[in-house]
Amino acid sequence: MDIKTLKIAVIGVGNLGNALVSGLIESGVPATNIYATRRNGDKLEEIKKLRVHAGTDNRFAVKQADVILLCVKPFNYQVVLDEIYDDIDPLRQLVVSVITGVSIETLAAKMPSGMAIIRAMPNTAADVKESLTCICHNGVEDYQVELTLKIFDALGTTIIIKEELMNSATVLGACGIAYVMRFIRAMVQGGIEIGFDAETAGNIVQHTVKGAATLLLERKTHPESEIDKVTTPKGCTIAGLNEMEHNGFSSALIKGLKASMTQIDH
Ligand SMILES: NC(=O)C1=CN([C@@H]2O[C@H](COP(=O)(O)OP(=O)(O)OC[C@H]3O[C@@H](n4cnc5c(N)ncnc54)[C@H](O)[C@@H]3O)[C@@H](O)[C@H]2O)C=CC1
Ligand SMILES: O=C(O)[C@@H]1CCC=N1
Repeated sequence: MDIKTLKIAVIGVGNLGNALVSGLIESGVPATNIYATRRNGDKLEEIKKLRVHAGTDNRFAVKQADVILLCVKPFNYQVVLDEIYDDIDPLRQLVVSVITGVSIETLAAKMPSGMAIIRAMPNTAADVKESLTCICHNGVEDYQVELTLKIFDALGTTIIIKEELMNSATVLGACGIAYVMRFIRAMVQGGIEIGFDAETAGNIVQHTVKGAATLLLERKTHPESEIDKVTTPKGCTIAGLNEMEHNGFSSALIKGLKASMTQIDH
């Protein structure tokens, strides 16, 4: 099935839902095929600019849809699933949940028997079609997996993982956007201290980060081998890197990832 003919309900168009919707439209999904909801109708102005069907009526949105994307916070999903229970149809619909930390089994217990449920963990780079999305499924039809892959391939890159790794995928891939942003922000602050205005520093850092990631993606090399190419003996790069490590750079990142994991797993 072509995703351009799919009717998609996006339940909970907040930060991530908005990014998914705008990425889908950028990928050629007609805005009129998207039914977006959020709880507060006053905050629908931004999404309405994309010309999707936008409202607060989850039941209406779900009834129109082939695929239901659940994009609410973990503490809101129960209310939503209770509300749409009578409107979801296991015979013709697929539910895709991006909700952090809520298992397929837990979701299934709140839905009609036989409902096909897939979990996806994208990130906000879906907005610019550069999301890395981890997907897991259990006992759904192949065509439903293919369809989900098509949706998220349109928003970047997808990989299929085991459900037991979904929380780890959340930390590394979804929270990861925030960690990288903080890294970029810190680089810019350093760049200003060594002489650049903020805009120029930002430009240099953004392209440097993109270049570093592209090197690894295209050359399939190890980060340390790329570092070796930059570190002149007795040079400035190794002096800076070692000073960062003395201050706990890698350790701080690893500890941060583990703290994020603990927060999901608790
Ligand atoms: N923001 C991110 O980078 C990522 C978020 N996620 C997950 O995606 C989900 C959404 O996250 P965000 O977009 O950041 O949250 P958000 O708070 O920005 O968006 C959630 C939206 O759900 C709406 N909502 C709440 N109750 C509702 C109801 N009863 N009916 C309809 N809409 C309702 C809210 O109005 C809000 O617009 C969460 O489960 C989060 O863990 C997953 C990956 C990345
Ligand atoms: O911080 C959070 O709870 C969500 C999960 C992934 C990104 N943001």
